[in-house]
Amino acid sequence: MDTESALFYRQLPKVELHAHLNGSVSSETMDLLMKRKPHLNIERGMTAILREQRRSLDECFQVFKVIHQLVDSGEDILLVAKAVIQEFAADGVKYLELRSTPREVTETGLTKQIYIETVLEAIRQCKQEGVDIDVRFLVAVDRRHGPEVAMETVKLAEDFMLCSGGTVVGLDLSGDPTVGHGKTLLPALQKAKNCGLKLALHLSEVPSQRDESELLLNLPPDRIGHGTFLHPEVGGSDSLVDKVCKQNIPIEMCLTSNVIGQTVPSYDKHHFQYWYNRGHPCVLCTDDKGVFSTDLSQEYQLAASTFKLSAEDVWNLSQQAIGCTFAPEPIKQKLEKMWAELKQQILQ
Ligand SMILES: CNc1ncnc2c1ncn2[C@@H]1O[C@H](COP(=O)(O)O)[C@@H](O)[C@H]1O
Ligand SMILES: [Zn+2]
Repeated sequence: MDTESALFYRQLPKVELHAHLNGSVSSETMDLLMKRKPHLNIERGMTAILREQRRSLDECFQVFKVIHQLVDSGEDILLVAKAVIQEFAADGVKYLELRSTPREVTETGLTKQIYIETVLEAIRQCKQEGVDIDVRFLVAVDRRHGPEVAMETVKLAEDFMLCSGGTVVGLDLSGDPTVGHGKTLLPALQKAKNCGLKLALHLSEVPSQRDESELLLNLPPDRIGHGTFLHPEVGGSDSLVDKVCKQNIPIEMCLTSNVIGQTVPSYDKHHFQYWYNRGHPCVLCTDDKGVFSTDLSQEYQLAASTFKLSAEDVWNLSQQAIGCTFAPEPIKQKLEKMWAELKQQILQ
């Protein structure tokens, strides 16, 4: 099998660690939701961006507002979460950490509690139906909502971590990076860390976050989302790079998302190269496979063709991601075994 073949990437066992639930909804599922809610007058072009198109990050965030109108009840959440899990499994993802921001919608009776319970129910149903994928959940804090909501969300996440039988493993910090400052969220993030939640934080997704990243890296987070502007060549600093390297914090990299959202000018200028060349743990991810019209196989193929990776390099990249998961040790060992068994067959 060669690195040109789409089949190779689909068959490659993969780990997905950075996927926002509502950004991952496929166009097929969107069609269903639009049919259910014709009065919203939402059309296909409003919930997804084609891969050849470019948008500002702000325009990308407008898309989430539209999607949130379509996904606003427990029933919707169950539908999209199950579909997203099944789609990742069909794409050869063996282990998935899904993340989502619990929302409250008075009109439909949705509460944050029900929101999380419903995602967990979707995960349970997929498992029961034999979908070949291990799914964990990260509760997301939207930075736009400020410190009080962040603290509330952390408490919820802690409760669910204790009663979900290991499915809730961590906390994500996301949302429009141009809004708010991470320093106001530090007490909530610190609390999350203290109670045993793993931290996956969007960091330096835009250039103006140097001070914030310095602060957040002191926690430290267990993984970094994007980290686009950490290194000095793009306005970051040696101190930021040192912190990331010394603590060996894996970086979740989302090529298509960054190029469509124009925080990275082109694929060949993606910061994957910088960190990969240093031997730093880099994990390829989709971010929002629905919004950015991609899947994880395509992201691997893109990275391989852009950075001239061999089939062996691609294999190692996907295997290395196992060590970056928030899964308990026995699950990591199970995944390592699965990779070892599949290697012969796929990497001929
Ligand atoms: C493009 N880069 C990005 N940067 C930061 N946050 C992002 C994001 N993409 C998605 N989200 C976050 O995920 C939410 C949608 O999924 P959920 O409703 O939580 O499942 C968005 O509202 C935003 O908070
Ligand atoms: Zn993200």
